[in-house]
Amino acid sequence: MTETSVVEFAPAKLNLALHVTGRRDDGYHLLDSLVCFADHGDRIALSRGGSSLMIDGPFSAGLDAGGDNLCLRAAALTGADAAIRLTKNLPVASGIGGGSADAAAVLRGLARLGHPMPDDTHRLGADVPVCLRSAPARMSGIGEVVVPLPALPTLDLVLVNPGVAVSTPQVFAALDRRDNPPLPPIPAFADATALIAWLRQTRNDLQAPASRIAPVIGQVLQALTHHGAGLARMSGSGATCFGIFDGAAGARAAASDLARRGWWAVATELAQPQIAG
Ligand SMILES: C[C@@](CO)(OP(=O)(O)O)[C@H](O)COP(=O)(O)OP(=O)(O)OC[C@H]1O[C@@H](n2ccc(N)nc2=O)[C@H](O)[C@@H]1O
Ligand SMILES: Nc1ncnc2c1ncn2[C@@H]1O[C@H](COP(=O)(O)OP(=O)(O)O)[C@@H](O)[C@H]1O
Repeated sequence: MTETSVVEFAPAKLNLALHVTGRRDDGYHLLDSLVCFADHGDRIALSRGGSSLMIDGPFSAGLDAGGDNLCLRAAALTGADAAIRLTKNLPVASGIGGGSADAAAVLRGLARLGHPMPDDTHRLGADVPVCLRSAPARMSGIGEVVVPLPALPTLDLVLVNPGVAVSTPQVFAALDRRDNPPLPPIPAFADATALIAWLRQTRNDLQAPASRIAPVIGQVLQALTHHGAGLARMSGSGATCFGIFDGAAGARAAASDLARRGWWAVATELAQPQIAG
């Protein structure tokens, strides 16, 4: 029997590495990124009938529930009517793709309710195609080329956002170079140590321009390293940063210390894949 209501998890997207390799004539940048998903995210509940969006959760304030919301834009792309409830656990405009993850979760949920997946999901945002699968992938082009990767090793992560929203177009505009080399080949990683060693050969090219716009990003990265992260880096266009820790206990201790500074800080790990369909 077809379902009448469904719940979908919208996990935070992490760009473990992000190289900017060029710029198209329309101004969009060519990227090469190792993307994965954290086991922390928003929650989308969908029911058949009606056409509404209700938002609750710790980051609901200030997020408009009107037609521009990516949840409603995703529903409109399929032509479906649905009552949507979004529990917003992820900071907004923070480099972890919360809006894209929400749009992708709405599309996955609507597919379960019988509405076919559109093939132009990138129109909702460059990160939506990779968020549809919410599984490790190499993302290139402007975000529309998504090549699935084998599962990554278990990672103990801390995500930290210092509470400043940085504008994605402004960060891209502040890049010094747009012709950086692509990522080195991505091997199958035996363990977290091998992944960290590979990541050290890579960068997030958006980290330097974002840190100039919001210098607190540099403080977050230093604090993550000081609290024991084996690798600390910004995700996407910021300002959220992630640290990779050696064990869940160290990650939890670091997150609770960093939260005392008034920053959003959560200990998490990699998400189980959410395959669309
Ligand atoms: C930078 C990334 C990396 O994963 O992440 P976030 O910081 O957003 O999480 C994404 O490419 C962002 O994806 P998304 O947030 O969906 O971007 P969009 O809404 O499509 O684009 C916002 C703006 O960013 C710039 N943009 C975006 C993607 C891209 N490949 N080149 C760009 O130059 C453009 O100025 C565009 O108008
Ligand atoms: N459901 C949504 N969640 C978050 N942001 C949304 C949503 N719908 C629309 N937006 C808008 O999309 C922009 C990007 O948000 P978000 O995806 O959280 O950023 P990022 O990709 O940098 O993490 C924000 O400026 C926000 O106002």
